[in-house]
Amino acid sequence: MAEKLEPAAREAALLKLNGWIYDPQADAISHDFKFKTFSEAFSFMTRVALAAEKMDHHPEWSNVYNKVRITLTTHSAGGLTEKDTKLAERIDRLMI
Ligand SMILES: C[C@H](O)[C@H](O)[C@H]1CNC2=NC(N)=NC(=O)C2=N1
Repeated sequence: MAEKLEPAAREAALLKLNGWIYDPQADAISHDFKFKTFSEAFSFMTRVALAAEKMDHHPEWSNVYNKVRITLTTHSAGGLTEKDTKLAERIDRLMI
């Protein structure tokens, strides 16, 4: 089972990510994405869903028209783990 990241490991991982914000209360990272249209937002969500399923690690998220908010935390560990930072890296690459 994935272990919660220690502060030093978390900070190192956050440096490699693009625009993800750490929430200490939730021990989770979040990112607000904005697209031109609903179609672009939903297409992005589809790509994230397929990546998440492949990694067997799933986002908490919401969508309002052209905006997508993604929060990553590991439910089984009760906080942020390497699984979250790996999925965040994958999501960052989907944005390129
Ligand atoms: C059986 C399966 O591996 C687990 O239910 C996975 C699926 N996806 C998951 N996603 C997240 N974010 N946290 C989990 O603990 C988790 N557990």
